[in-house]
Amino acid sequence: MMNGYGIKDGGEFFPVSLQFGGHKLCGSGRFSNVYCGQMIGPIQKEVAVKNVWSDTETRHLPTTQYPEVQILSKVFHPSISNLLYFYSRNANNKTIHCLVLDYLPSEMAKLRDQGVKFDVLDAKLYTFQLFCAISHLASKNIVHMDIKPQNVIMDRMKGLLKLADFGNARRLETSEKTGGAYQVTRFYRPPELLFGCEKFTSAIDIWSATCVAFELFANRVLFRGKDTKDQIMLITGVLGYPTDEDIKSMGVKRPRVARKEARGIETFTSKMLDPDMYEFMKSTLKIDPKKRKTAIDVLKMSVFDVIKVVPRKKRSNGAELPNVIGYTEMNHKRECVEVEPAPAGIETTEKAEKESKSSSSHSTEEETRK
Ligand SMILES: Nc1ncnc2c1ncn2[C@@H]1O[C@H](COP(=O)(O)OP(=O)(O)OP(=O)(O)O)[C@@H](O)[C@H]1O
Repeated sequence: MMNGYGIKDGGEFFPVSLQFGGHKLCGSGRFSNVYCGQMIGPIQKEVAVKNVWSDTETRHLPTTQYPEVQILSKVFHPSISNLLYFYSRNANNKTIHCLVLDYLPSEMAKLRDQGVKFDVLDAKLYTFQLFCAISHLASKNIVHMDIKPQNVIMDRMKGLLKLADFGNARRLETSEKTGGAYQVTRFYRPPELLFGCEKFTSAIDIWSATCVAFELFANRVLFRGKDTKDQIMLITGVLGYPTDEDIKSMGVKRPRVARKEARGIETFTSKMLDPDMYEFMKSTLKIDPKKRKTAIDVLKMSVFDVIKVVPRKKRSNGAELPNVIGYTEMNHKRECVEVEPAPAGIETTEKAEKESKSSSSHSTEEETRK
């Protein structure tokens, strides 16, 4: 048993006792280890527990104030790896923030590395869910800022996808001038950030998600730049050198790269894709972020008609397509019912830390990895 917090539908936290069964390491990032296992109380569910050790900026923050917890407490959607509970513990005098998240068994990047290919129906199904997630984030004024195959988790049997890792996510109101050029992993970084724009908008996620969608359809990275300059060259080679209007709209200096004519996305992609897919990519891969279709409009495009037909189509594994139409609804209620608060006296995260320190069975691998 350990003391932590749950999240009410309005985003407020409430104290709760948490209980877990066995777990195993199922992924790791630069500052985290992610364990998957069974939660026993207050709900029974397979979950992922992301253990994050703080950087200098967040070292003094209690877990309730940790940015990823703050952002995730404001969202809840079936296509997002939702934060269900959280707690903290101490290791080597460092606070470890522990985020209990919705779990799915596969990561898109790992599947790609294993040579898994998706058929057109599945590629559309997963792309639809990815854009549902972005649409929900946009409705909450949140930008994910790091959409890439490593942050997309899947259940291939059920045909489900969830967007994970909100460690770089930002609220739009607080996103002024924070040095955007190196945000978002290079292959998925949109032109405005490559050109030095520091203002975040939801259009950043639209670009990155389109690059991920292309990988689902074509099974290769769309723009695999060797460095920032090469990334720009690849993009301008397809979409052309930015027009004066594009430059003004992005609020950036005129890029000092070779001027190229637009070659067009069809000639760039070696394999012919579904014609509707090109239609979709042409509407989202625009240099000017203001001209990119929004997620809510993308979801209405004909490319997704096939997953909306009734009776629902069968996937290649024989299973019926999951019913994802309701995912366009943005106000999903947290399943997490309020439960009896934990025994008296959980006033602070520090107390939860102390108690969980003695009872936690989690590996302390992260302490030695850094
Ligand atoms: N909810 C989840 N369900 C299953 N696996 C997950 C989940 N969340 C994360 N993972 C796995 O753990 C890995 C690391 O998680 P995550 O990307 O959140 O960590 P990070 O430290 O923020 O990473 P980064 O180094 O990119 O900043 C993911 O790539 C994924 O394989």
